Amino acid sequence: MKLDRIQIRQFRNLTDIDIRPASRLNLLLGSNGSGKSSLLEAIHYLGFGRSFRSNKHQHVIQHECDAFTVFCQVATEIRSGLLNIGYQRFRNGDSLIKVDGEPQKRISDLVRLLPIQLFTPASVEVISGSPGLRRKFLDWGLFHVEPSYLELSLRYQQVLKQRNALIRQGNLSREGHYWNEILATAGEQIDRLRKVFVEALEPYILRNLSYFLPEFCPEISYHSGWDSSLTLEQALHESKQKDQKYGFTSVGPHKADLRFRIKSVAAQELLSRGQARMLMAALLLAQSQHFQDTRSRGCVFLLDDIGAELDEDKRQAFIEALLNTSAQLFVTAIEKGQIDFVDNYTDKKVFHVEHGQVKEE
Ligand SMILES: Nc1ncnc2c1ncn2[C@@H]1O[C@H](COP(=O)(O)OP(=O)(O)OP(=O)(O)O)[C@@H](O)[C@H]1O
Repeated sequence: MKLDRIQIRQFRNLTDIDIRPASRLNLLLGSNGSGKSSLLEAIHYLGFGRSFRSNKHQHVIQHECDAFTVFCQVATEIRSGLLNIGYQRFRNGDSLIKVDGEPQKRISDLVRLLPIQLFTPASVEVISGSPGLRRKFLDWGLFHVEPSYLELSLRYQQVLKQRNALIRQGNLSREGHYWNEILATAGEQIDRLRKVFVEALEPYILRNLSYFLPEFCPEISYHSGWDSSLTLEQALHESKQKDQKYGFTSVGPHKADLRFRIKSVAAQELLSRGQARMLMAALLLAQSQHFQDTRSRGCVFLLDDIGAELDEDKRQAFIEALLNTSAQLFVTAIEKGQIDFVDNYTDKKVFHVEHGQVKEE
C-alpha cells in the first residue's frame, strides 16, 4: 500500500497541505514546532481513527476552525486503481469517513484498508507500560492478518460489558452461568488466535533482536489472562467472589499480557531506555515483516523523531529493514544530518516543514 497523495486541512498548525509522497521513503525535516509530527499525526488518523498524542479530537482541530480533514489517494494491493479516502472530524464530536465518496459507518472499515504503524519516543511504553499497551500491539497484527478477529473482539467486549453490569447489579449468582458460557466461548477463541499469532511472530522478533539487541535474548511468552490449568469458563466461575468484591471481571483475554523476560527477569526491569527502544523497534519491524509475508501487502510506517530514538547504525538498519518489507516510510527529523545515510536511497522525497507549510525539496 502506498499513499500517493495526501491533503490535510486545518489540522493543528497545518492549514492547507497537499503533497505527493514517494512510494518508499519520505523525509520530513523541520525545526521544533514546525508541524512534522502533526503531519504524521494526521496520517495516523486514517489508520487508527485517533491521534497518537492526544485523546481529545478537539485539540488537533486548528484553533478557530470547526473541523479538520485528511484526504488521501491510496494505491493498494487489494484492488486496481487509486482508492480515495477521506476523514473529517468536527469540533462537536461528529466524524465523516468516506471511501471513494461512499460514507462509511465504522472507523474499522477505514482502518482495514490502511495498515499503518508508528514508532515514536512514546512507543517504548509498550515495553514499560501496562499490559493493555502490549495487547494493543498484538491486536494490531491480529486485526490486520486475521479477518474474523475484529468481530470476535467486539462480541467479547459486548458480553464482558453485560457480565460487568450483572456484577454491579448483584445478579451474577443468578444469571452468571449463562454469560460465563458465552464469554468463555468468545474468550477462548481470542486466546487461540492470539497464541497462534504470537507463535508466528516470535521468529521474526528473535531474528530482529539478534541484530538490535544482540547482548540479550529475551524469552517471549503470552499469558492468557487466567490460570492456564483451567478453562476460561472454570476460571470465570472461580473468580465469582473476587469479581463481586471488585465490581468487574478479573479474568479473561482482556487481562492477557505479552511478556519479555531476560534471565527470568522482566525485560523492563533490566533494559536501559535505549535498549527498550531497540526491543520496540524489533517488535514493530516484526509486525511489518509478518504482515508483508502473510498478506503480501506493505504497510505505511511512521517514524517520529528518529534521531532521538536510535543510534545512527540502528537508525539505518531499522529503515533498511523496513524498506525491505516494501513499507512506505514517513520519517521526521530536525535536520538532515540525523539521517544522512538516506542519500544512498533512490525512491525518496525530502519535504521541508516550516511554520505549518510543507515544501518538497
Ligand atoms: N489545535 C492547534 N491549532 C493550531 N496550532 C496548533 C494546534 N495544536 C498545536 N499547534 C501548534 O502546531 C505546531 C505543531 O507542531 P508539531 O508538534 O507538529 O511540531 P514538530 O515539527 O513535530 O516539532 P518537534 O520537533 O518539536 O516535535 C506547534 O507549533 C503547536 O504549537
